[in-house]
Amino acid sequence: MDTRAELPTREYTPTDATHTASGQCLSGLLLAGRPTRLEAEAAVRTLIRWAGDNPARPGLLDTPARVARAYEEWFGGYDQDPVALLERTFDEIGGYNHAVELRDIPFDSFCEHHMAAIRGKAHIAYMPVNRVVGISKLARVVDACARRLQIQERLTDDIAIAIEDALQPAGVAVIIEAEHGCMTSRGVHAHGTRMVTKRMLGVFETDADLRREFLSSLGM
Ligand SMILES: Nc1nc2c(ncn2[C@@H]2O[C@H](COP(=O)(O)OP(=O)(O)OP(=O)(O)O)[C@@H](O)[C@H]2O)c(=O)[nH]1
Ligand SMILES: [Zn+2]
Repeated sequence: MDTRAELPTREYTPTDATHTASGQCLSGLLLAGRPTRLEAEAAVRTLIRWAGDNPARPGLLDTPARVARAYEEWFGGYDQDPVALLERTFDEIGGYNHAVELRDIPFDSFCEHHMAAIRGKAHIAYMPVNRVVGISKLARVVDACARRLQIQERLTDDIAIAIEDALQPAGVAVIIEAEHGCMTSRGVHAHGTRMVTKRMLGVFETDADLRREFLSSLGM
């Protein structure tokens, strides 16, 4: 059943898509402005015709419904609150007083300029203060922030701010390396080009040695 079809709808305005000070998308507002699934499927048929094909031919008949379902996965991040994913913490960390690092977290995102795939990996470090988070939750935060329309700079910032908001650590570092489909499969066709972005907060911003240690552990 299409539950979205029952949501109250109103006119979408560009300001709906703004981010809060903590970098999180106002997903509640976005939800309220969503079209129905039938409208989304009709839009896919329009794009198929725009591409030059016939949405009524047998091979394409089920495609709009598949694309709508795929969008629910690809853009499922709008339904998730990254900070809430980090709610459960563990405070029995003994005398542990170093950074916690999680490297090579894969993600799939979409650039907000072309809606083309951004595929890459994120590296996260944070300096805990009295409590840590389950490491899978860091990968979930990356996923929730990635499965939206993004630019890589904001994706990097969203992840860092969510960790800072939720854990109040002494510092957070987020590095993302990614390939942008809009630069490889179209446009400048620069295959193999990777964009690297970094966001350093707290001690990772103020302590050059700590920052260097994290970067060199990544071979940077
Ligand atoms: N800074 C930044 N730029 C991005 C990101 N993803 C895509 N872009 C760039 O966004 C720009 C959009 O530029 P436009 O000139 O408006 O679009 P375009 O005519 O399709 O540009 P080309 O891609 O050069 O063909 C392009 O240069 C993209 O490479 C991102 O995550 N961060
Ligand atoms: Zn793009």
